[in-house]
Amino acid sequence: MTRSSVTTPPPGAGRLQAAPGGPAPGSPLGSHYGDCFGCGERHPTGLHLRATTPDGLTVVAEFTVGEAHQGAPGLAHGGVLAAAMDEVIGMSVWLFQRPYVTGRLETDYLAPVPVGTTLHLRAWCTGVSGRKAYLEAEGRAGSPDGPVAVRAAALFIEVGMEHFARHGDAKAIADEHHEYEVNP
Ligand SMILES: CCCCC/C=C\C/C=C\C/C=C\C/C=C\CCCC(=O)SCCNC(=O)CCNC(=O)[C@H](O)C(C)(C)COP(=O)(O)OP(=O)(O)OC[C@H]1O[C@@H](n2cnc3c(N)ncnc32)[C@H](O)[C@@H]1OP(=O)(O)O
Repeated sequence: MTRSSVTTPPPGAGRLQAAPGGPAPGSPLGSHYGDCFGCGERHPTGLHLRATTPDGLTVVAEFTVGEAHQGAPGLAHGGVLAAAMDEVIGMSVWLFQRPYVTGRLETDYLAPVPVGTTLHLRAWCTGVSGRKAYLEAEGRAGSPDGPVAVRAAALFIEVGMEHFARHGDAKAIADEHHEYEVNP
């Protein structure tokens, strides 16, 4: 992965530990919001990512490139592939049961991805320092050990739940996340 200093953990960065009460190893991870472009089941043309955590620390997911995801005819749009990486990385940092948002996302495109391809995605955390979490992901074409078509590195920043209420639709969040007081 060609990653910048912004997405490289600084010396002394810690490792996030599996959060108490977080998803158990082997668990499927549900959608965090039904209208989410990445994972929402209500989104008509979204990515419909379906994910599990094999170990409570990393996420694996699948995304099949559809007609709605094209850039060049018959090929996935690069921005859509970046969205898939953002989503699987976001799911992996959510394993730690604290809200984060993407600050920076860097993407390497290694091979074109034709419509109909299932990308096998994997994301993991490389370090944490204060509010900053450093993460990476890869997408392999056709099978979990297929050729790597996309790689990404990201800096995510921890925010409070009020971030989503202040800037977004507090009622929609509350309707789907009864476990949180989003506007304390
Ligand atoms: C979406 C969920 C809604 C519902 C929520 C409910 C539950 C959540 C549940 C599950 C979630 C599960 C899965 C989610 C899956 C996918 C989601 C994908 C994630 C996204 O798609 S999310 C959308 C795109 N994302 C944004 O919409 C962010 C816009 N942005 C901001 O909201 C602010 O910009 C913010 C908050 C990032 C920082 O603002 P701030 O004021 O809090 O803090 P500040 O600026 O001081 O930054 C603190 C330190 O981070 C450094 N820093 C910040 N940004 C940097 C950058 N770009 N490059 C290098 N360094 C950066 C500073 O340099 C400083 O570093 P230092 O401390 O060393 O000085």
